[in-house]
Amino acid sequence: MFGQESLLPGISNQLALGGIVIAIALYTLYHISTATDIPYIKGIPEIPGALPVTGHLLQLGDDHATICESWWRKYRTSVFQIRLGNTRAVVVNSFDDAKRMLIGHQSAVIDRPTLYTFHGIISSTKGFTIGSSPWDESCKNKRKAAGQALGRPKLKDYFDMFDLESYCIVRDLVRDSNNGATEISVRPYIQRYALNTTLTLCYGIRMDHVYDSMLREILEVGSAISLLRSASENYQDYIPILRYLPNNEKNRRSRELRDRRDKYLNALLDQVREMIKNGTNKPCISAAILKDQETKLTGVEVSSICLSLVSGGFETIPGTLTSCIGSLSTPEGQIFQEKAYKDIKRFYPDVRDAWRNSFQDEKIPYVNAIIKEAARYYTVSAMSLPRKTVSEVIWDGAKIPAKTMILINAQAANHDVDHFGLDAATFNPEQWLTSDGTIDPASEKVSSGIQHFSFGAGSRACSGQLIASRLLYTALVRLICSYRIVASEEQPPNTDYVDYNQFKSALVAIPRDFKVKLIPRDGMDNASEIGTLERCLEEARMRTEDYYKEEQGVSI
Ligand code: HEM
Repeated sequence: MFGQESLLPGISNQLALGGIVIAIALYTLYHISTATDIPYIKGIPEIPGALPVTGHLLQLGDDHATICESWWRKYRTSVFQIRLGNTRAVVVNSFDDAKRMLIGHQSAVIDRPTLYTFHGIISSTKGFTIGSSPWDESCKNKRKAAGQALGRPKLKDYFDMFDLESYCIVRDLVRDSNNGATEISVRPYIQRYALNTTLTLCYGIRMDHVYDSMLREILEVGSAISLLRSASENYQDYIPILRYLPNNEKNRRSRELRDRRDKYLNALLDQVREMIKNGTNKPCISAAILKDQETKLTGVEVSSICLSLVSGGFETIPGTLTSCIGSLSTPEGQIFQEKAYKDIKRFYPDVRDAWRNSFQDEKIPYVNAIIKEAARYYTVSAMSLPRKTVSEVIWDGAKIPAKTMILINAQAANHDVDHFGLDAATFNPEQWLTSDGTIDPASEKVSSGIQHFSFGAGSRACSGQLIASRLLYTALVRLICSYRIVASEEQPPNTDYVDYNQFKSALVAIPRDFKVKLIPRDGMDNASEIGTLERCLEEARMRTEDYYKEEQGVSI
């Protein structure tokens, strides 16, 4: 008896101890699995339902912008915090809050977060693109150099290039569609347009064939890297333990893409060096920097600037312009096309003048309205590029600490009914126009400074927006003057502002494929105009001939 009595308290003590150890272990496990870089921010609501380890990642799925927009509406708070694995992020959804965060706190949100896969593996050799660089002296220099190359005073230096590249779109559409007899997918022509523009700008190099192998390699690698930057495709950035899994496929793929990208970037720079040696180089950013011994930029910074410009435009412009053409080809869109054509003729009764001026100014209001609306409606970079605070942000009394990730839901802000009205989910260029068909500078939507958030805003806004607008304008004027664009019946465009995008997890939208029928406008209204397109093309060919003859391709 004595033995048993003395044993029982011993067992229960052990059990109690065991219980305590398990409780501590569970608590520690829970604590570790829910810990974040930045602790919970008091005063900013957190979306319920976060899980240990993954946080909100699983709930967010592939389409972060749409899910965050639905949380804004469900929980009636435009600004909230979420957990991406071990990273705390503040998400901003409404138009007014996005403006307040990006403009009102622009010095505080000037930084960008660094991610394990993109920064640690993919960018380990050629440096960070401007859009992914944390804010430091090097980023400042790179942003300044890009700002100079892409600023308004520089635009006139690129007129020949705009002329040539937009001529090539129409030239090849005429050829490949048998002047409208065959339905055609326009995206490849616009991809070449965007890529050739930035390649010329950076390296003085272009490719004439839509399916050039180098061109397709740049597009393929760039798109694959864009996927690896997205949170939903890359959990290891937010759940560090995944990085140590054996046979890590993400790391292998990242290294492979990095090597493929290095190969073409080196080939491009080598070609520029060779052209400088032979005296055949064209004026371009890399030649200017390579020749200028005084420059403060390092070799990696030069590569990084060029990489930023090439990757800045090659998906955003095709995403916006292709989807815009999709909307214009629908029965409602055809009415917008006719009005745009009429407006073009109001300024340039002779279509040849419209072609000649299309790259020199942007004065046709209806075309400008279409461009604004395409950028707003199809927010190709739905969650913009992530920001990070460098100093504390006081937000309605709450303190968002330095080093917090800030995510701007540009798609939600661009479709905010409180700002754009109840038809925010409709493609309507006319919302930017007054009743007399001009863009009203005094209207709230235009005068508020920010018209939409597709180019971001504030201290790290898109450096390429001026050139992007000009590229969209030139191509649209020439296309609308040449053809009535009509959606294919077999393969029509998807014009839903969310569902048009086939890869919702990618950083930049890739529109679903569609085809259009191109109906030549030549002589449609006036028999005397028969042959106008041919004359416009011939003039453009002659104007760009010299530029064209000297064109330099490159192979890898
Ligand atoms: C329709 C076309 C384009 C769209 C929708 C677009 C969109 C964006 C967005 C959303 C950002 C992030 C802004 C922010 O954080 O506030 C950005 C940054 C940037 N974009 Fe664009 N972009 C376009 C075209 C271009 C082009 C053509 C270039 C270069 C030739 C370019 C170069 C850049 C650069 C260098 C940055 C980084 C700015 C920084 O971090 O300081 N973009 N762009």
